[in-house]
Amino acid sequence: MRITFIGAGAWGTALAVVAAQAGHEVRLWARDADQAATMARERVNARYLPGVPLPAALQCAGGDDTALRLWLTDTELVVLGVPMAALRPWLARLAEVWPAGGPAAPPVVWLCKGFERPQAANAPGLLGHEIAQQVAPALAVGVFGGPSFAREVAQGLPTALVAASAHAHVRDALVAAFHGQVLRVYANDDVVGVEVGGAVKNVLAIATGLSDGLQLGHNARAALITRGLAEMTRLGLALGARADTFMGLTGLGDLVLTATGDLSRNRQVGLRLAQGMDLSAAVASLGHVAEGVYSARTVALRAAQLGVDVPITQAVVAVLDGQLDARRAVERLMGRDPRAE
Ligand SMILES: NC(=O)c1ccc[n+]([C@@H]2O[C@H](COP(=O)([O-])OP(=O)(O)OC[C@H]3O[C@@H](n4cnc5c(N)ncnc54)[C@H](O)[C@@H]3O)[C@@H](O)[C@H]2O)c1
Ligand SMILES: O=P(O)(O)OC[C@H](O)CO
Repeated sequence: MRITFIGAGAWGTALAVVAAQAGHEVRLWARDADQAATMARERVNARYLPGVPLPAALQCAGGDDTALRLWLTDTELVVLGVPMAALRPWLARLAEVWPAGGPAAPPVVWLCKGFERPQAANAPGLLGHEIAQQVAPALAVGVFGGPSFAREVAQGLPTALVAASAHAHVRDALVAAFHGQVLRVYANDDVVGVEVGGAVKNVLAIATGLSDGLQLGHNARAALITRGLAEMTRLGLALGARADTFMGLTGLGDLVLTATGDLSRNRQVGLRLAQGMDLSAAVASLGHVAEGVYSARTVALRAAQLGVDVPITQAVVAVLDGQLDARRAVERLMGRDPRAE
């Protein structure tokens, strides 16, 4: 298959490496010209995925879009490896490349996990599929989710992922591109559930990072994960997801990974805030995007609009906004009125 990756961060690069190793014709486009040139020359993405050799067959380009425009003419799959904040402009751009009624478009999928920050004061922040409905309704789109640290995937460690789309041929394309010795790819048509899981687990990972950073113990961590799963599921059901999706890889699976694994950037934000670092320093010190920081307010807002109770998310928002310190936030959570599980 010919696969074009747009966005050469840790995750896009890791998946591009796996796809190239599997024998696909893979192209990786970085927005930064210097980064692309260095990758092409030194055969490593030193900025975002150091220590992982890029297979000789993996093509790299970037900066201007000359190579990208050429690649898009015959690609069989487009993978957007950009952060949530860049999904809307890229989908809009791809909708111009393949307008309704024009030449057949390949499947377009994204890797980002989050809610978009609201576009206007009263507009709700959207999930990826909601953005696609607005700006690229004619494209056949999907999302590739599940518990997956880029570094482990790039090292060839076993990982299970989920290809989610309303379109069977998009799910099939993801399976054809990535299912193999390193990755096991499951298909799911519950795009809402997959996207809610991916977005909310990032916020909950900040919460467990805060708790672990304060050394509140394993009991507290288990309580946060379990009550967080309930919170994620309530919001997902209100948005139209299926309950069983939250028991799967993109729900419980990704929540457990991100909340407990120190490779998680979102968990690291919580750990660093608990150590007294301020938010901007914590985010800057990562060198990578931590989507939970940007999604937390939107999760709380959309939950409020739907009448869904999300106390852990609200506590995270209060800490991120500097209204509460981490310890007070935990006290507030513990001090809530008793209720049935
Ligand atoms: N890293 C992981 O293990 C992992 C795993 C699963 C999902 N994700 C999700 O994938 C998304 C990307 O994560 P990442 O780890 O690759 O991030 P990263 O911080 O490592 O890299 C982000 C990349 O996006 C590029 N970028 C930013 N804006 C862009 C734009 N407008 N156009 C083109 N490129 C742009 C940056 O230059 C950078 O190369 C996030 O939503 C993340 O939650 C990450
Ligand atoms: O490092 P994080 O916290 O962005 O998490 C990465 C992946 O989403 C884990 O599945």
